[in-house]
Amino acid sequence: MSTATEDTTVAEPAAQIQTIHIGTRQSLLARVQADEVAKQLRAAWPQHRFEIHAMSTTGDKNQKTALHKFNEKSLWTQELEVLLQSGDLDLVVHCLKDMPTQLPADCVISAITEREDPRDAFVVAPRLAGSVRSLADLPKGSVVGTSSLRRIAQMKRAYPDLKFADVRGNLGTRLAKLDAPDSQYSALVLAVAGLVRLGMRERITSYLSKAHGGMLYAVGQGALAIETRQGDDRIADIVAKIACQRTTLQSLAERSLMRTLEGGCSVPIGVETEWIRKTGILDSDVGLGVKPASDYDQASGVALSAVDGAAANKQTENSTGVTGETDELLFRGLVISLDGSEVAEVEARKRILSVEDSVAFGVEMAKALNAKGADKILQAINAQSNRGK
Ligand SMILES: NCc1[nH]cc(CCC(=O)O)c1CC(=O)O
Repeated sequence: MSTATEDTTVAEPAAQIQTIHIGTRQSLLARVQADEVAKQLRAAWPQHRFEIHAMSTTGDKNQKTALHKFNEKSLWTQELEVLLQSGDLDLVVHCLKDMPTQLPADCVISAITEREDPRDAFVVAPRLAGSVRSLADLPKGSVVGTSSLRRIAQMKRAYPDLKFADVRGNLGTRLAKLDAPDSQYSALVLAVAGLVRLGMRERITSYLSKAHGGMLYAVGQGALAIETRQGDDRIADIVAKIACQRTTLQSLAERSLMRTLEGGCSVPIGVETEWIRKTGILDSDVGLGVKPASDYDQASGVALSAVDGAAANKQTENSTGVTGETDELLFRGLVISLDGSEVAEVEARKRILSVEDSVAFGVEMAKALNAKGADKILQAINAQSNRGK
């Protein structure tokens, strides 16, 4: 090391080196996700220290009860939010999919990072790997493992001869249950994002979508959200650097639809959103993901707080048009009855240049769904689950 470098280090006042405390759940997937975010933050802010603190939450501790039986929408997030509010943590990394649409009063989503593939994956048991490539290939009566009402309802509609069974536990546990020689499951349906982040892409037999298997994904699936304290501008500025504007606009439109329908993660709402460039080519057709995080500007972060926090922020001016001026968002939405017999489906394309555009698009799509009977489907589901209490 040269003397000059050493001099620079010594000259830097200690007060400028900040330690930022990142909270996450304790599961392997959660820790990998927090590592990913910490890595991006360290690259963007080499002068700061980022420390990860992993803890288990109510959702982690209850592996036996099917997820939809919990009333708490904040199952995965609450304990971490308490530590955020007390100042023990500066930011918390979550799967956006697990975040309720209404956050505690003093917590906000300050950034959403670049989305992983949002689709669901079809993963077949090893004993069927040679013969079964898709849901349609499964013999009558085969059991598909998933605890998601959204996935079950869509599969019941498209594949009425299949059976479904709960499968809980972390990703490794679920795959071990599928792989057991005497397994009751022929296949599982899991989020692609989780498998990819854990280095298990090779377990994916095929990718599900509207076009393949008639499966729309969950709101926010595949995206990571960074939650911070409302009004903590220092941390908001730090995380704004790793936000991805295209993912943000896309997933806020999805969350706006869900918020308008008042459906939590336990109701069967499916979405599919894709950017269409001015040439008419879908991003996915050319393998182009999303805009680089550095293109995201602070105004969007501020507007984000207004959207996801309880108190509206004073600065809600539009973010700059980081998506191309003529880029359109293709948005598909679906609400389905638990048995798959009734469905409301909509599809639209719209120019989206700001958070306000995204939120308005989500509201519009929700209204279109209600016009097609989504409200009646959701009312019936709510009446049913209230009777069960
Ligand atoms: N409900 C659990 C959950 N929350 C987020 C993911 C996957 C990762 C993501 O969507 O970012 C999963 C697992 C799954 O659905 O298979």
